[in-house]
Amino acid sequence: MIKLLFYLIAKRRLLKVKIAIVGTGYVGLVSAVCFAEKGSRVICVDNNEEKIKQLNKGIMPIYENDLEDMLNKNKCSKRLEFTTDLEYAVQKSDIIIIAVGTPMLPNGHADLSQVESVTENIAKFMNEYKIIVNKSTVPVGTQKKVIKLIRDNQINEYDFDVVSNPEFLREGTAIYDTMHGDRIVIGTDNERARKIMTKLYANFNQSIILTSPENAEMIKYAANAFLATKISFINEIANICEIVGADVQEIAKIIGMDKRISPEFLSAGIGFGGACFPKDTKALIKFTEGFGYDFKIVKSVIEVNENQKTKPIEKLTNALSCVKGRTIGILGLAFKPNTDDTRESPAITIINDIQKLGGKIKAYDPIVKDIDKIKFDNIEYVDTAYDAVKDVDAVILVTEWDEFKQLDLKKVIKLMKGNIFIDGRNIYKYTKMFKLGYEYYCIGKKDSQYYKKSR
Ligand SMILES: NC(=O)c1ccc[n+]([C@@H]2O[C@H](COP(=O)([O-])OP(=O)(O)OC[C@H]3O[C@@H](n4cnc5c(N)ncnc54)[C@H](O)[C@@H]3O)[C@@H](O)[C@H]2O)c1
Ligand SMILES: O=c1ccn([C@@H]2O[C@H](COP(=O)(O)OP(=O)(O)O[C@H]3O[C@H](CO)[C@@H](O)[C@H](O)[C@H]3O)[C@@H](O)[C@H]2O)c(=O)[nH]1
Repeated sequence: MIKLLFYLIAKRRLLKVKIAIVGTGYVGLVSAVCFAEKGSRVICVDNNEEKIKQLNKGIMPIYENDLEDMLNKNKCSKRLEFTTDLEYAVQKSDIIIIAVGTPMLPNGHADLSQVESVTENIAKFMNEYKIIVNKSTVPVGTQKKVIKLIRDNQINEYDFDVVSNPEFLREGTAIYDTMHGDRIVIGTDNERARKIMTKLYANFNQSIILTSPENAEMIKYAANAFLATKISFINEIANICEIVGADVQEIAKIIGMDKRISPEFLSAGIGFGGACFPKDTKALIKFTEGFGYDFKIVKSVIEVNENQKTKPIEKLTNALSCVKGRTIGILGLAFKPNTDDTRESPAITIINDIQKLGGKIKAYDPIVKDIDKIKFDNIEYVDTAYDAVKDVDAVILVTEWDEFKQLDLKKVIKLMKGNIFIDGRNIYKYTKMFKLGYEYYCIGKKDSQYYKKSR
């Protein structure tokens, strides 16, 4: 009974911690909704007025399963608030979480200007002790820079702490990842901040790892670089499999049975894309170069990935000999299924290369309605997968959406003008496709190319 009473008092105190989240991108929105779901009151701030207007109307600017419903549920219970007014958010909150973008600069470094500008303003608006939490992915040493920036920009000298709290969610499974993550990393050397942060995350029921700010910042880059390395490694194995007639899916499955390797992140394909791996691997190289360190493995990971994105075009030009004047159907534009994000999607490289070769594009994605209006003005976007394959000379499958796994492949080949099908994600089987009359190409497995050569 007494235990329960203590628990309820602790929970009440915890729910009283008011949070502001600056930046309503993927990370900001998912974190906000999950904190609200766990009972906290969250004020979300963005300097993009249009986004805030939409969010206030209950419209989610990104596609992520369940996110819009959870947003509206928590908005109704007044746990979520959206504003462009940073001063109001800072002054009403105990913890301010920075979740703005850290995109790649043309020279490969992480662009910290959004983090810096937000920090300067938070400093100006402080009215009492605050904890500033950095969730954006930043190079080691940024926590110290943030401390200095706050000191330099404070109008009155209020006490504060800066915590590094990297985010590990994946797009497409972001809510699940936040609610059931493998670990929550809290980087701080300060006891007061450590206690408050531990309380903040107490009811997420996950392992809370307390470490130094430098470790926390490095953990994020090391995790992403390691996962990217696994993907490039299996893609190289796939390339060798194509030469020797082995099957990369079988190999990945069996090496993954070794717990030290694990089956995760061993799906060969057309390279990694997205908002994180491409920029974070480059930022890690650039950041370590600053210390005179040559990060050879990660450099190769990027090189292998760039090469992998060209595989579908290599297969297309081998099969078609001339792409000029031909129409290619593209299935999938998002960098992975269950998201509308096209940042660094392999689809961009593929479409670009086809257009350079004089080919025409018909494209369909279940969620993305256009990829980049400015760069690609000559794409016919269609409403169904069947429209995308109608009268085309070849099809390239870019994103492994479930919808594509359920396509009527007999109907597809009947609708097509040609019979070339390039499966960039290995979702079909050669034997079935061959029987249906396709010239079928995939990644790291025996396909039409292998049988043509061995004939
Ligand atoms: N996207 C992911 O899956 C993911 C996962 C883990 C970590 N991260 C990291 O988290 C950070 C955020 O990523 P994201 O994809 O959510 O970013 P994003 O670029 O999609 O969104 C950033 C948001 O910050 C807002 N913003 C920029 N400057 C601002 C300012 N001065 N005041 C208020 N708002 C401002 C922008 O308008 C935008 O809405 C990045 O560092 C990223 O590397 C991203
Ligand atoms: O076996 C695999 C797994 C992934 N991918 C590709 O790798 C990219 C990234 O996929 P994934 O990691 O699932 O998505 P992200 O949302 O980019 O998530 C990564 O990047 C986030 C931002 O830093 C981190 O928080 C996550 O932990 C990390 O997985 C995509 O293009 C996938 O198609 C493969 O090619 N093969």
